[in-house]
Amino acid sequence: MADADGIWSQHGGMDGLPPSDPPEISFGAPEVFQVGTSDSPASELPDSALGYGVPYIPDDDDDSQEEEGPELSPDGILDEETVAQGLSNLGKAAGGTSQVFLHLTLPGYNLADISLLQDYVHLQRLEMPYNQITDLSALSCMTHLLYLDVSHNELRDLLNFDPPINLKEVDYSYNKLEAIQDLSEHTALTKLTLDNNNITEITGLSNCRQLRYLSIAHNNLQKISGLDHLKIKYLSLRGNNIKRIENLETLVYLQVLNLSGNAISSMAGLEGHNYLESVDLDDNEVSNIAEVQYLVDLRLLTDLNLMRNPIQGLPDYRLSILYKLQQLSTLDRKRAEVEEKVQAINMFNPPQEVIAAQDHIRNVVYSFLTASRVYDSTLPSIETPYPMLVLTGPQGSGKRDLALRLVQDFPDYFGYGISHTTRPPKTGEEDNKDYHFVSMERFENLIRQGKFIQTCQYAGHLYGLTMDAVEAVAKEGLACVVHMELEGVMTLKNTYFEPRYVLIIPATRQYLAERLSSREGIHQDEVTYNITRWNTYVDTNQTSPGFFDMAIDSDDLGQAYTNLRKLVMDYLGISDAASSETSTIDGDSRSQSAIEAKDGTMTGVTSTNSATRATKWSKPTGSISMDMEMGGGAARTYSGQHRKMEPKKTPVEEASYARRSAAAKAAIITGIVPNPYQQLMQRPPGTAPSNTLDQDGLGDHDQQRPATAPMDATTSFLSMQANTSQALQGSMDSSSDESEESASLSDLSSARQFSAAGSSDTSEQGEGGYAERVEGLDLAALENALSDQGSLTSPPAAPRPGSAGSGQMSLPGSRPGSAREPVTSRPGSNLKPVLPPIPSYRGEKQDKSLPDF
Ligand SMILES: Nc1ncnc2c1ncn2[C@@H]1O[C@H](COP(=O)(O)OP(=O)(O)OP(=O)(O)O)[C@@H](O)[C@H]1O
Repeated sequence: MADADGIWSQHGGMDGLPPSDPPEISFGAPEVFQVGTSDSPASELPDSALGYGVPYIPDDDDDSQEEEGPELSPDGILDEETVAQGLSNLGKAAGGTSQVFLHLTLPGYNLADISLLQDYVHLQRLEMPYNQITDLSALSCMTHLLYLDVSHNELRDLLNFDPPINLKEVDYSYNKLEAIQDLSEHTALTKLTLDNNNITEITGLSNCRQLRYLSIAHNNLQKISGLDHLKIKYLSLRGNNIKRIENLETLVYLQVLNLSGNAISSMAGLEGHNYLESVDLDDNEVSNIAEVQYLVDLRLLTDLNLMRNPIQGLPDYRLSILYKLQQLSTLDRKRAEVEEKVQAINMFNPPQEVIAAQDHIRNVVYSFLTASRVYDSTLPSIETPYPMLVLTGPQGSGKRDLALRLVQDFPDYFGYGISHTTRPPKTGEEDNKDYHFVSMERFENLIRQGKFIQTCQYAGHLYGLTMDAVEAVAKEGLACVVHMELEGVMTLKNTYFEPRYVLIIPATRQYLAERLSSREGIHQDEVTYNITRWNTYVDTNQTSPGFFDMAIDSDDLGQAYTNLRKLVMDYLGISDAASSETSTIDGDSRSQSAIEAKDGTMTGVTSTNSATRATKWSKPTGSISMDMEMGGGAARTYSGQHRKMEPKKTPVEEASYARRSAAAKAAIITGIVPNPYQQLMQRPPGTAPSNTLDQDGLGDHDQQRPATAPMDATTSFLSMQANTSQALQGSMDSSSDESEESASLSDLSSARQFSAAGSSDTSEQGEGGYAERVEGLDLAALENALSDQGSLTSPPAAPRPGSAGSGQMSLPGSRPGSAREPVTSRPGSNLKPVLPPIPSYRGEKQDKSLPDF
């Protein structure tokens, strides 16, 4: 079969057998030599014996060799029989005229002398791991050798034989190398494994231009060097004593880098390796999360291992890394899940929507933890109990001025919603008028007491709108006008409030910059910051059509107010000479055009909102019923105002109204509609003090108001369905922080209290109950009085959810656009308003502070 050169006669004969003592080779069975069969001796070796790192350790229990025959090469000198066992892969010789064995595998024979191999010139693959070889000069004849594995031997020199010109892969791991000899002549070398030697410096590789894989793991390297301009893709230097990642700048093709088990503390040096896919720094000394900066721009990096580094002990380590390196699919050998990345983003740079949702959740949860309270102004509708107009825009856009001006102009319609803030008052600002100026501690207390419906941080200060601030306006039958930043709007959009949002924004950044710069004491950084905010508003308007109900150009505040006023009047259905000419959206359209004209980037404002304007703001003029005119939503929003426009009620009527209100609340809350008699037998509710604002505008805590709902219905809701509507939030007012805080901690006890009260007969409710059994009213007298007043178009039968309203108030469940009795005139045209006077300070304040438009 094979001759001394490993040549297989083309005639299939046995001529040319090795000269000395040719063994009776049993591998002569024809099928053994079929090229490509898996029956070759090599295929019976474990994979580890074929190289790639994992050492082949002969199994002591494996005595198959002994069973198969006499010991091969017993004295460490390679003999023909051993060679014959290891030959495989019959193929054409390089000359193409003869068949030769291309592979020889001789693992674990304790070979020390392999000089016999000098005649096997055709071998292309030679594997001799786990021997005692010290000299490879016999391989000089193997000019066709492509693959050489001499791992686990006693070699001290690397490739110290005449180089086979095509040698591609070499494994010298687990030898005794102390240096890398010059491999300049091995120009075809693509893979070199030198693990577990005693190499102290990387040398001799500079001409290995084809080298793609280099592993010098577990040596004595102190630094990375000698690799310049190599086109290495895989580099492993693990288990050395390297302290810095250096001299890798020119390895631009690097894809996999294993530097585990070194003493590296910084990842500097990895930047710029744009092809890097995997970095293993396991068991190093990286301790600073900022080191990740060197990897941020490596867009192909999907696998990072920082296990056993001090950095792993940092709080939120994993999320920090995943936040900064969102391209990773594996971190520390653990798959980086999408959920983790989302969590990381929400933790370190939450989108506005997430901040708003978190703010909303916090406010709601804290409000649940306080004893519940029913607000009078929840009456009109459970869906939109508080009519509200929100002016939003970047700081300096003029929204506060416009809000104040609106309140001054429409005192019968609008009240100013006073926010809380932790920022100190500016010159001319007054506490409880411009803001409720509170300390950080107080603000946080209010948060914990569930007072806020919305909070946000802006320019280092906290701002927030309390339920009481809205309530203070709403209980006067007015719509609340507030101004706030975009973050506040985001939170409000999560609540059950359905305000109208008007974006007040200068058409150009320059205008905003000039306006802010002209303010006293403003820092340039603030101006710059607000310019970026301008972009945020514009982007929001462009990317979220309908997010704002309207946008008004505030380059010219006077014109802006004119437009806003027209808009509001049109919306409210109020006509006057000034408004008639711009009955719908024309005025605003002009301002939008101005925005477009001044800055091309603002086109989104116009296009986005034009549709919104048409659907939400345009109201037909004429004698259309209120419901129809307001398109449902408007009716809901301004139902409080609508209610206030009714004629003055008699005391009897007030009593009836209050009872029906209570019943309506109960019906909204519980879905149970008490029968008319039961309703009429309830005691009329006490009247809330007209102004219950305390220092913080949170109501007069000393004056507890009885709830207006009958206890038997309301309390069951409070204990059971507190989460159905934040409209029913809040505590029975407490008189101090302490009592408010203790109330917030006593949700369970208060729930029990409500529950207990609710389960008992109302007549037995004493202290702590919110309704007492009182003498009933004269039903007949009441009905007469009501019909005389004509304030009700139908008898005060039991208010049923969804039933048609009277026009005086919305019955629970009656939805906008449902079959209500139409009101045939505009509010205010034939009715006598009974609005409380606008607090004097507003007028004074505005007179003083409003700019001369
Ligand atoms: N409750 C709130 N939620 C969110 N933002 C608020 C709230 N109250 C006020 N803001 C906004 O915070 C920003 C800073 O308010 P501040 O009163 O400190 O500045 P300003 O210069 O008076 O603002 P502007 O000139 O726009 O009225 C303003 O844009 C304001 O509208």
